[in-house]
Amino acid sequence: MTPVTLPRPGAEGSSATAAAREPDVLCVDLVRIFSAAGVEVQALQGLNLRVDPGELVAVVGASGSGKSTLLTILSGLDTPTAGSARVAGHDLLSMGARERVAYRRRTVGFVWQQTQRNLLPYLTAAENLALAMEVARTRRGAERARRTSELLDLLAVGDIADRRPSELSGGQQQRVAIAVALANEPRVLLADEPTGELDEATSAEVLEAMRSVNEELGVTTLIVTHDPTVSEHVRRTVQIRDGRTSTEVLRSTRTDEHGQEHAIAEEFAVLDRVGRLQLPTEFVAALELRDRVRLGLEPDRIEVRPGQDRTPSTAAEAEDADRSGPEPGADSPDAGGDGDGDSDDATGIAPREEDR
Ligand SMILES: Nc1ncnc2c1ncn2[C@@H]1O[C@H](COP(=O)(O)OP(=O)(O)OP(=O)(O)O)[C@@H](O)[C@H]1O
Repeated sequence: MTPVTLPRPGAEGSSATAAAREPDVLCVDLVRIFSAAGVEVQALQGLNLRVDPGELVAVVGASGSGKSTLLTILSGLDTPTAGSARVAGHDLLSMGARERVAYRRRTVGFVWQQTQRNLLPYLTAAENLALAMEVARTRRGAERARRTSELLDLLAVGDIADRRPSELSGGQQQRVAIAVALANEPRVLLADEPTGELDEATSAEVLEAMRSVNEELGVTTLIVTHDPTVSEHVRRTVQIRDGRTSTEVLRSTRTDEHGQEHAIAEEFAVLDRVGRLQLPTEFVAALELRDRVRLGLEPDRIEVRPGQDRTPSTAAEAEDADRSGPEPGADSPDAGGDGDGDSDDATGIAPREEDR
């Protein structure tokens, strides 16, 4: 295999290095509302997402959660209704037509689920790459041929450079598609369901190929997918629910006292800039949380308790509750506090005794 000497994005000089410190993708309170036949659909409802230069991030979520809407916006094909979205220094809301064309040609690369959207059927793998470089006006002559073979080798498809897409397996087609997406030397690689039409084993190979491209070239990569196995291949998986980022899974490896490496996956809820977070559905269901919850501030955590059973709805019920006193083991309104009777409720959401 040819040694890989491809340049890493953002490695060109001091100003580029300074720019590289900014996130490559930054979405703040991103909203996208579609109107169809008089009905409004809020596909994105204040989504926040930050992806740093060189990161590989998977975005997962149920059907209809807003994944494709997000990717379509990041790829410059659609504009958000409100909020802000910046990719590699480009403001996607205010970008004019000319900047948008340049952005799509040179700043971002795309891999879509369907081969016909990634590759021209009548061109060979190598010709598809050459065409992408022609369109982006990057590299010429021998330089172009050298980059073509380096990229195809990097994706382990160097030996099928002269084949057309119909002569390739699904996995090979997606590897060539990744090479084509990288041909314009993008800062950010965006992939929408790149393994959607592949079997499990081939999906794993393609995801590993994306991981190695990310490591070798340092290209910031965002993969949107249904594939539940994706989190095994990336360090960070962001879950979207109802048009917002809700949880993240971070994977890391730890070495035990016997020198053995263990993969560790930890799930976190995402806290936005103004302190909002989404509770996991199963937690909400387990405690039958609805409408209102009680929050309590402990020295090292915040408690969320059901609100509905403890709020008497009538004066008579309130009197009953007062007479019977607190349930055995139930927390007082000062739960978790210092016992001085002052509310430790920094949120102001849990009512104090005298407010009842
Ligand atoms: N052009 C459109 N016009 C009207 N509604 C739309 C449009 N595009 C998306 N939506 C709606 O926005 C919501 C989010 O759709 P989106 O395609 O982003 O979800 P998704 O998570 O990618 O789903 P899937 O995994 O099924 O592709 C859905 O309710 C969808 O019906």
